[in-house]
Amino acid sequence: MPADDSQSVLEVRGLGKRYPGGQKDVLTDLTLRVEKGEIFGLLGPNGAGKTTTISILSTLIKPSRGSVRICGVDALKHPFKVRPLISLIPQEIALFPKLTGRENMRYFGTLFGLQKIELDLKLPETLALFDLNEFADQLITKCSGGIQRRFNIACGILHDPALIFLDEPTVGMDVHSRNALLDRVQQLSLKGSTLIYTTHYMEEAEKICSRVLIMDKGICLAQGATDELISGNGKYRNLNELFLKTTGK
Ligand SMILES: Nc1ncnc2c1ncn2[C@@H]1O[C@H](COP(=O)(O)OP(=O)(O)OP(=O)(O)O)[C@@H](O)[C@H]1O
Repeated sequence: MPADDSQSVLEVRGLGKRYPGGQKDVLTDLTLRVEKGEIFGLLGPNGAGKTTTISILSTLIKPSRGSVRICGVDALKHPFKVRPLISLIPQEIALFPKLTGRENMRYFGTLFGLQKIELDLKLPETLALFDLNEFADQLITKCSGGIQRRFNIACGILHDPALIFLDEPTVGMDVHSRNALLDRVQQLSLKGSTLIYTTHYMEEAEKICSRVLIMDKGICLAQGATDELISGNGKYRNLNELFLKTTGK
């Protein structure tokens, strides 16, 4: 189901979370909205609550308070309606080692419910978008780490999800592979995909995120258009400086 252009792709209000048995909230009153085609950066130091937030937004765990709507659908009441609309792409490579890149893509596409005729269309398109044609028929374990990361994302977007969660997709990658992957992510958004992007690398977020939310200890410390947050009060030279001053880390 494509996103309705008149509504936000993601609308979160007053999100709070305390894990069972926990002494305190790990998320407090998180409110945000993401529009179609945005790359929205979710930034914070270790333990800030990014993974908890993504796990709630992707319906893996329930919040203690608040609401989440994805393409207008209440994600807490109707997680099974929301799941076909989203894709959660984990940091770890989640591919089958005994299959080639193309076979992995076919397998995941089928899991997402694509028919053969749709797969025959989407597969070459996605291989081209991620510049993966020359690697498509190699065993995935024979591909470099950077290429595996690209296949990892390619497998998760074959069903045209309205909202894509990318959890630190460039960890451990060299500069060349990282830039290649960032270019592909930007192209995805130019084609109309909406992305929530978590990273520890501020220069990455500054390069590709139209808006960011900086959080720590489960609390939103700053949120807004990336360039406005940096230059707004003339204090910061870049996102890294803003992040360090805001979080103190
Ligand atoms: N299953 C859990 N049970 C109890 N507490 C948890 C659980 N998962 C996370 N936490 C706690 O919630 C807080 C936020 O953790 P979370 O993993 O969401 O942060 P993060 O920003 O993703 O950190 P990192 O960048 O290190 O992955 C931390 O204090 C963590 O210890």
